[in-house]
Amino acid sequence: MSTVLVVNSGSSSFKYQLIDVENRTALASGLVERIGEGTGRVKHRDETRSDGGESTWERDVPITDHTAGFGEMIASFEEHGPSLAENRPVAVGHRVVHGGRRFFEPTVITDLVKINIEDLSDLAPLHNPAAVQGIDAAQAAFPDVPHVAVFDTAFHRTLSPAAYTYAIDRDLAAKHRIRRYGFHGTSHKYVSEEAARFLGRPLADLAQIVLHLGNGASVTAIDGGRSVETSMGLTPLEGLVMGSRSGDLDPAVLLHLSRRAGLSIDELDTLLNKRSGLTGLAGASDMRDLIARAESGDTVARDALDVYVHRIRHYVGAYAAHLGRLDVIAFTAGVGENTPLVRAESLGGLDILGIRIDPERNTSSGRETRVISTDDSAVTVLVVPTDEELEIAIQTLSAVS
Ligand SMILES: Nc1ncnc2c1ncn2[C@@H]1O[C@H](COP(=O)(O)OP(=O)(O)O)[C@@H](O)[C@H]1O
Ligand SMILES: CC(=O)OP(=O)(O)O
Ligand SMILES: [Mg+2]
Repeated sequence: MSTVLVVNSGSSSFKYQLIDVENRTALASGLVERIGEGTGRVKHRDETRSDGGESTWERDVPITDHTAGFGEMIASFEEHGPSLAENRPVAVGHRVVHGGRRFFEPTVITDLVKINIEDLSDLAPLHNPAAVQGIDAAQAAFPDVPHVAVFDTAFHRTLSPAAYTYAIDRDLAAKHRIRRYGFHGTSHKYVSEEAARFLGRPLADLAQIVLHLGNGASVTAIDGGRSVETSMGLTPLEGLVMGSRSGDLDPAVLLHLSRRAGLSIDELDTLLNKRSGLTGLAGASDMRDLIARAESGDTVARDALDVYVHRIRHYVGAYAAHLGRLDVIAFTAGVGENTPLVRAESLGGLDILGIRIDPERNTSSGRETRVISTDDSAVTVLVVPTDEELEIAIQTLSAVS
């Protein structure tokens, strides 16, 4: 059995999954959060139990850093199973958000690779430093197996210069590596392949738009399995309205805020990354809260939703034009998979593009891939649950075997 441990590190948390790659199943999953805060929390789930017994555990313990967090994860395996000795991972796969111009392939992590990932931190300040912390801690906990980095940017290597170039001074851009890179690639790749598999059609034949709507959100136009346009840019800040990130805005807004409101660079960074998006508009980043508020008549929440879906429609129209034809639109990630209202409002009234949502199908829920368009819709609209961890595990194994 080829078992891979997958780690997705955030600044104060990490998620993990132990995956049996041959059978494409998770053996265990969990989350270590609030690292470095007063009380941390560990959630662990044994996915192998079929006896109906208890399979999920949670406990609160102080967790000083990622290394301590890995200790807690291993303790959870020892206490609750499945056994790491019996299901020894042959490799550890790490999600790394920014691979810059250097990393496109799943890459075995050496000291030099780690330095390069760290060096890209200014381009993904919320993500890359956390990945390095997670890698250090995981290498200490699993010193005898290879560790592999799988990059969010990798899938977007196929963008054309026309798509990835910003219209600024060429020399300055080249010197500072300024171009559009694109993110969430592991998810966009997985979902577009799953859509083709579900429809029983060759990936090479399909023109798709994948909407990854999670905390971070991005949309990608995929032609025959290749990313040809994507909404995130140099950093994961451009594009759609997100939980706490602004997405697109006129760059002059920053100049104006600097000159008129006296905001520093760091203040602007915090504003755009942490205090914008749904948080900035309505004081909450969680889509469930926002929808509950909108449904109970809160106009601030309702207006924020309007901005959110307006931006999605904008990209769907633009990407249909880039592709020149459109077979599939796939919704994925926390919001995309679970929010009929966002799906209906994003794609409602788009007969002009051959898109017709079936209201009944759109309300269905579950972890299965499903169709939510009508039978006479020219474009098939799908909900496809993403599985970044499985995709990372597959790519990790490919890098070490
Ligand atoms: N059942 C649900 N209904 C509506 N929204 C949901 C549901 N589950 C998750 N979400 C939303 O998904 C978002 C988080 O998406 P997720 O893909 O888990 O994010 P990430 O992996 O980027 O942290 C949150 O806005 C959350 O409210
Ligand atoms: C790249 C990115 O935005 O990732 P996440 O959605 O996990 O924040
Ligand atoms: Mg995510």
